[in-house]
Amino acid sequence: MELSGTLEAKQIQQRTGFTITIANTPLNVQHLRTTLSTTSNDSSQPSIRLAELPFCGSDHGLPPHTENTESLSLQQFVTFFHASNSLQAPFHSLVSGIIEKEGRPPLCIISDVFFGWATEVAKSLGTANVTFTTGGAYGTAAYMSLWQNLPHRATESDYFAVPGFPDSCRFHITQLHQYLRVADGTDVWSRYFQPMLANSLKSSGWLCNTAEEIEPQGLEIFRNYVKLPVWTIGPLLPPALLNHSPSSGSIFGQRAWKVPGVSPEKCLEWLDKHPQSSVLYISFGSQNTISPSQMMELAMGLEDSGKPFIWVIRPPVGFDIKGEFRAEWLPEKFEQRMADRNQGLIVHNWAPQLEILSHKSTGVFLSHCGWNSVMESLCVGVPIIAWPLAAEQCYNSKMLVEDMGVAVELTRGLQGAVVRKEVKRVIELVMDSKGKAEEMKKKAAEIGEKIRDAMREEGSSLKAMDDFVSTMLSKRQGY
Ligand SMILES: O=c1ccn([C@@H]2O[C@H](COP(=O)(O)OP(=O)(O)O[C@H]3O[C@H](CO)[C@@H](O)[C@H](O)[C@H]3O)[C@@H](O)[C@H]2O)c(=O)[nH]1
Repeated sequence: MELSGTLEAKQIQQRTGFTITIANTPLNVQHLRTTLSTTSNDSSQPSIRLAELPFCGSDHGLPPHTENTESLSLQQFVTFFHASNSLQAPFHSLVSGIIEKEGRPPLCIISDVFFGWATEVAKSLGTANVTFTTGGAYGTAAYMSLWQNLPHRATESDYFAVPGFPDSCRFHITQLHQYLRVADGTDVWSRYFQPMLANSLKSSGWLCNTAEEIEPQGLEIFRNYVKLPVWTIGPLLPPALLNHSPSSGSIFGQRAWKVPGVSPEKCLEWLDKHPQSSVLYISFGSQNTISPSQMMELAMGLEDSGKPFIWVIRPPVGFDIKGEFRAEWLPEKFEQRMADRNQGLIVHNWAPQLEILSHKSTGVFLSHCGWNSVMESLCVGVPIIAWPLAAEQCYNSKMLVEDMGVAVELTRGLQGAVVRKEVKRVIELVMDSKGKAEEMKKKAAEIGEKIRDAMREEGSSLKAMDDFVSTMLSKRQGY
């Protein structure tokens, strides 16, 4: 088997005993090696192998040593995506080498949706290819349909129908990323996304990082759209979080923490000083950030609300994403004032998110609605203030607000209006202990329960994993 992530590799390996090869570029392999050694039990590790695919970012106009989007601006993402197509040839050689050594093709190639070309490799080498989406069903379906059905001519006042979605479920132009609003099939973004998605639709099926119970409607739409078998094997969350219960306390100390400069203990001590469900946690994930003026209004609204918060701050748009933290992004002496009042803890760049979310003092998550953040938050019953920024985040947010009732949207994107008064109003609405807030918390806890049920032995997601494996085994007879 070939695939790109460690959690899914571990899941499959533990249930089947198969040998799994994870193919990635050299720096990512180095990182995966560390992750595997901290998450694997020793006996399973040798069955998960790592293989390097050569990649030289500077050959494609990217900064040297670029192998992921970590230090790239949004404008550079598309260059990186196009550059990733160059992995097709080395991947083909890698799989050919495995075939030569083993005397038969791998059972299956699992590839991220961003590597649509893996379908061609699989076909030419006589094996099956299954596409893996790290997102949820609803968000992935919307993302695919919107990129495949261009152009979008809606105006600011319009709600419009999206092919594959029921007519009652209309989208608004502000839910489209700025690149999607102007895409017409000839621009640099569509020239990457359209063939990539078309290829993924030629694979043998999809693995989706969600569970049947948590988004039944989204899955119905997704299945109708892709017209291929879909196995819901998620959400793939670390066991420490899946085993967490409110009475078992936060997962602080249960996993290795390797980000220099961040102290999980500091966050823990800070959270311990605050009452149950009183803290707002704010993070925009690993790739996104907001604009300087939005950052300023958010800070002022937070201060006005008087609510305790932990805010993971990354340099705003227009500043070096990996650059130094600068006090002038915030109101004068903001960080010091928040510390003196014990109101806010500001963490620069990266925080121990799972530990914070699972702490009893954390009440609400202000999130960009990346799928992992959404699943992590709901797994521990924490409702969400949504501020979607890019990718499929607006569609995740739409589902969280309209179908699940676990979120309130504050604004959308980098162009979205954010004023301090509105920030304060929404924070108070969601952090209040009654009415809407209470209802959202209850619904978030119910979804958390469903997530845990799905990922239990005999739960729907593990059954889906078994079904996927046996389907692949029976398919092998056909090759
Ligand atoms: O300070 C931080 C910030 C993030 N995280 C972790 O990083 C991950 C972030 O993942 P996610 O919430 O999915 O956000 P992105 O990194 O932005 O994810 C990309 O990939 C997701 C899955 O496909 C998509 O849903 C998003 O739109 C896309 O931006 C989560 O596991 C977080 O726990 C931390 O531990 N500490």
